[in-house]
Amino acid sequence: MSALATPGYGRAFAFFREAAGPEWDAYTRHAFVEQLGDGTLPRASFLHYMRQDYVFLFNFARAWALAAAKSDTLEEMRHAASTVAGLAEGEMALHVEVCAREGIDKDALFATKETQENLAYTRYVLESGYSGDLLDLLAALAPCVLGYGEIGLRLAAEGRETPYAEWIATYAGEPYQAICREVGALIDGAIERRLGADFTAVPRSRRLAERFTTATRLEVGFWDMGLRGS
Ligand SMILES: Cc1ncc(CN)c(N)n1
Repeated sequence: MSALATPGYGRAFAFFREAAGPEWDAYTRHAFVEQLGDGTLPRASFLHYMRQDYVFLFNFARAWALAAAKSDTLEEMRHAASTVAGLAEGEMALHVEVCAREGIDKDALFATKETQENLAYTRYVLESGYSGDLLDLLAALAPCVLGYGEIGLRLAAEGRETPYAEWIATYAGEPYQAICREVGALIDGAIERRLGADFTAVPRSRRLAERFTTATRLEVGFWDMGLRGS
């Protein structure tokens, strides 16, 4: 596999990604992603997805705020809190801008009724944090942040003509890639601090990888929902 296909987001990500096996490709090479890349995705599907994703990101920012509360060190807390800011100021701004151009204002975006796929995913992540520790929560959070980083890099490198270039540029761009590297470093630090440098040999790592894979599967469901449209 090429270096581009496995971006450098850290040791734990590489371990979880490998453990997810074909589920990872089902997520990062989903038909929705391919249609974003080649420009064939129907606009209605894209807008349906963007509206759902705005609400998703609001709940997801909540989960990162929970990660700050579950942190054991100031460094972990700072990383988690800066990810909340990155989501609220960076990623969600894309959704507001794209939807505003289509006549969907912020209030309408925020009032979007969540689909079951959206509910299932965000509540799974939040529950991972409520019932588990920081590692459980980070394992559930990781596919979202890092998967989109990987997708953005690949689609940007393919450089195909598409009306979704702005979406691709957001996830391939340096601000989002910097968040990915920070999150990768946060997960590596958190897991090594609690399970040791040889964490892949510790049985708990397997359970964390299962959590990562479950969240990966929920990402697939989210794309399916987007493709289905409203
Ligand atoms: C469903 C989903 N997963 C991941 C991302 C990227 N943070 C997102 N915006 N939406």
